Formats: sequence, C-alpha cells, structure tokens
Amino acid sequence: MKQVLTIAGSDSGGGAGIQADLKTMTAFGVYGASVITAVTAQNTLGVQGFETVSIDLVAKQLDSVLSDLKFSALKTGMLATSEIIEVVVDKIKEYQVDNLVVDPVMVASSGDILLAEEAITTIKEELIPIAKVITPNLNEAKVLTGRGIEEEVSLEILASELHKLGCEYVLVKGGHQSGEIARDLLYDGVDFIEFSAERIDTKDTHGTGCTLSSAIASNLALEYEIKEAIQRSKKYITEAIKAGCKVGQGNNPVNHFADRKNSIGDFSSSSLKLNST
Ligand SMILES: Nc1ncnc2c1ncn2[C@@H]1O[C@H](COP(=O)(O)OP(=O)(O)OP(=O)(O)O)[C@@H](O)[C@H]1O
Ligand SMILES: Cc1ncc(CO)c(N)n1
Repeated sequence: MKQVLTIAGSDSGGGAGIQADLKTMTAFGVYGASVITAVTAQNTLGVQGFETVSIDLVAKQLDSVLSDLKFSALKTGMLATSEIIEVVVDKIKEYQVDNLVVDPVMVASSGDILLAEEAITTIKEELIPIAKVITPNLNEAKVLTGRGIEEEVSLEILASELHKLGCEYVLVKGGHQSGEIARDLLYDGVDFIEFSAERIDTKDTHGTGCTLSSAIASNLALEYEIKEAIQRSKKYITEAIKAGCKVGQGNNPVNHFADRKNSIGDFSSSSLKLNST
C-alpha cells in the first residue's frame, strides 16, 4: 500500500487539517500517517485557540515516521512558525522524500490566523524551493507575492511570479473568486493549464484546501502524473463540496463519502460472516 505523510495542524472539529488529510487519503486508498505541528481548538464556527507543538516533539515525530515508513508523497499544511518550517525542511532533505505538496496555510476559512507573519519569508525561501507543487489560494498567492489582499491581479500573473520561487509547479486556486466556475490554474514554468468545475452555491467549504492538497499528494503517490493527479483531486473536491456534511452550526466541512452508496459503507450482514457464541 502506498504511504503518504501529512505534516499539519489538528482541527478538533474534524473538518480541516490533519483530520481532513487522513480522511482524504483513506478515500483514495493510500495509507496516511501524520506529524502534528499544532493543536487547534476549532469547530465549524471558527478557531477558539491553538498551541504549537514543541520543536523537539515535531522533530521526534518526523524521525519516528520517516525512519520507519516509506512515503511516496507528503503534504504540508498548517506549520504555524518559522522554527517548525525549518525543522520540517531539514528532515525532508535528510530523508530525501519526493513529491512534496505544499499548501501554504495562513488563515482558516473563518478568518483566524494560523501562521506567524515572519514565517511567510521562511515558506518562500526554504519550503517552496523543495516543493513539487504548491497550492495557494488567491489570498495566500497575493501575500506570497508581496501584494495586498485587495489588489486585483490575475491567476496567471500570480502563478508565474510564484513559480520563480523555485517549485516545480504552482496551482493557484480560484475557490474564493466569484462567478459560475471554480477555476484553478496550474503553471509549470511554460504552460498554463486550467482545472475548472461548476461553482457550488454553499458556505460549507471548511477544509477544501486541506482536502485538495491531500488528494493531490495521494494521487502522486499512486503514480499519476501531476495533471492527472490534479484532475482526479478536483473531481473529488467538487463532489465532496456538493455532498456537504451538515455536522455543525457554522461553515460545515466537505463530505468524504460523496461517492459511496451510503455513509457507513457495505457492512450489511450478508457481506459479513459473524460467529455467534
Ligand atoms: N463553492 C465552490 N464550488 C466549487 N469548488 C470550490 C468552491 N469553493 C472552493 N472550491 C474549490 O475547492 C478547492 C480548494 O480551494 P479554496 O480556494 O477553497 O482553498 P482554500 O482557501 O485553501 O481552502 P480552506 O478554506 O480550506 O483554507 C479548489 O479546487 C477550489 O476551486
Ligand atoms: C488545522 C487547520 N489547518 C488548516 C486549516 C485551513 O482550512 C484549518 N482551518 N485548520
């Protein structure tokens, strides 16, 4: 079984972060392991608080999994501080893991800040250059290119400027744009490739970014080339948003059972032989 690692924060509400990542990996049939960088107290209404995990314990988690399991891909999500980014970069280099998907998480969908401001430079200078693909949303792409959030700029310009930071591919997500189409743009340094799907009219998009980046990492691990990996992930996220998961009172998460017949799978008695005593 292919193995994929997520290095990210925990979302107690289960909709984003590590929890979304592991659910997505399971849905794609890969084995998911996790290194937790921060623990958030979070639900569908927002982030009520968070604490980062000590650098020592982040390093220990990385050594534990990287020295034992064999990862075909990994993704990073919430990294919170420069110090955490630095230890993550060191360990990825030390253990030479390929297929790094960087989701440069800065702010939760609720608007709560998840990354220290000074860490933006560390992401740009140390993490992005070792990434196969980075997956910023519109605002993250603007921040990473030194722009203000209000500035009008095309996905094309953002993608080409970000590519200069040294990653192999840039996928700028247009989820937060308006219009009938949810359009994401991939740039490889030469060509732009569009991934478009119908925009679903919903506020329940908690965890969309985490889910998309984990789906891409899973599909890279399954040896799909980048365009196919993104195409499959875009289909997954679109269906997962459409199906939704009405679990809380705020912005609800996506549904990882979207393409299953029912939400508990086939555990009917006819498919199981039970020994009664
Ligand atoms: N309402 C929507 N309908 C269809 N697709 C959407 C919608 N909102 C987001 N997407 C898609 O979901 C994926 C994630 O994009 P988005 O821009 O929401 O990421 P994000 O802001 O990083 O997510 P998060 O809110 O988890 O931080 C993209 O493929 C985007 O096009
Ligand atoms: C832990 C965590 N990571 C990422 C996001 C971005 O959606 C979030 N809300 N929470």
